[in-house]
Amino acid sequence: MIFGPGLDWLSHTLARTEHATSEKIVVLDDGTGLQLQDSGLLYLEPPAGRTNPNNESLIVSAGIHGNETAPIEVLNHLLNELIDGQWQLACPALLILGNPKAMDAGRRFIDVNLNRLFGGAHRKPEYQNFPEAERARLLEDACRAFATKHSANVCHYDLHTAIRPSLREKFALYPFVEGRDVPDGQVDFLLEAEVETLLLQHREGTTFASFSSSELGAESFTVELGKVRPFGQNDLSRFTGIANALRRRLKGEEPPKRDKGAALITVFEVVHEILNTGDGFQFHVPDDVANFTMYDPGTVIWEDSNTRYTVGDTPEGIVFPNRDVPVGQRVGLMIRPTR
Ligand SMILES: O=C(O)CCC(=O)N[C@@H](CCC(=O)O)C(=O)O
Ligand SMILES: [Zn+2]
Repeated sequence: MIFGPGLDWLSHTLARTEHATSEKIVVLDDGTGLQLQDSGLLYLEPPAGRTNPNNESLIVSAGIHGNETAPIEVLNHLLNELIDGQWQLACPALLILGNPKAMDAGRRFIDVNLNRLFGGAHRKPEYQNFPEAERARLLEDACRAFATKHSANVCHYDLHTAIRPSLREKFALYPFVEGRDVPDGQVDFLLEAEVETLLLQHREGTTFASFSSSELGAESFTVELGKVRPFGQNDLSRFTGIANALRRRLKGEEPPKRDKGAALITVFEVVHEILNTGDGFQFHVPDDVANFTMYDPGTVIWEDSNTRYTVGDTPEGIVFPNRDVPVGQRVGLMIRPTR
C-alpha cells in the first residue's frame, strides 16, 4: 500500500502536511508506477509500451486553496479508482494537492495566498519564511521536471471552487499569453466537463495556471467548479462532469462526439483587474454579490483618492469580489461578453 494501512492519498496528505524529501515508489499490478514525490505531490507513469493515444501529459491540481475541498475529493476518488484497478492510465500525470497545511486547517491559506506566488513571485523578500512561498517553489520545480520529461502536449487543469455564489456555476479562466487563442479541443474538453463559461485573462498573472502556461508552454486553465464547502459537505453529484472528463483523458480515450444542439461555450474577456490600492480604497460592490452580476454603464465600482473606476459603454460583470485582501492584491475582476 503506497500511503500506509487504511490511508488513501487525501488522508495521508492531511496526516503528513510537512515537506518530505523521501520518494516512495509503488508499481500497480498492471505496471503503472506511482511515485509520491512529496506531501500531496504524486507522479503517475503508465507502464512502458502502453500507448498514449492522445499523446499528452496532464497536470491536475486541486487544493491550491485549502478550503476548496470538492475538487480535492474528486481527484482523490479518481486516484482510488485507478489504484483499485477500475481503469488503466494511458498518459503520464502529475496530481497535486496544492496546500496540505491549509487543507488540514480548513483555510484558504495559512500566511499568504499560494495562488499569487507563482511565476517566481515566491522569491519576493516579503514572502520569505512563509510556508506558501516554499510550497510554490516546490510545485514549480515539480511541474518543470514533469514538463521537461514529457515535453509534448502538457495540459494543466487547476481546480478550484469559488467563495461567492455564482450566476454561472462552473467557469474556467484562460491565462494570458501573447498571441495565443484557446484551442477548439480545449473548449470541447471544458464543455465535456460541464464548464460552459470561459474568461480570457487580459494580462499575465502569478497564478499556478499562469505559471504553467507562460513558463512551461502548457495549455492551462483555472477551473471553478462550484462553491467552497468543508470536507464531507460537498454534493459530489455536481462534479461528475469534471470527474468523467478527467478520467476519460487519463485513460487516453477519444473525446465524446458532440451533438449538433449541444451547449456552446460563453466567452467573456477580463477588462479590468481591481486591486486594493490601499489608503482610501473604497469598493462599492456589496459583500454578498454573486459572480457574474452585471453592472450598467456608468456604475462606479471602486475609487480611491486618485482614481475612480466606472463601467464603460457596455455592461460589465464582477467576478471574485473580495474586499478582504492585502494592499496590492486582487479585489475582483471586471468582465465583458466577447460574443
Ligand atoms: O471566489 C473567489 O473569490 C476566489 C476563487 C479562486 O480561488 N479563484 C482563483 C482564480 C485564479 C485565476 O485568476 O485564474 C484565485 O483567486 O486564485
Ligand atoms: Zn481557489
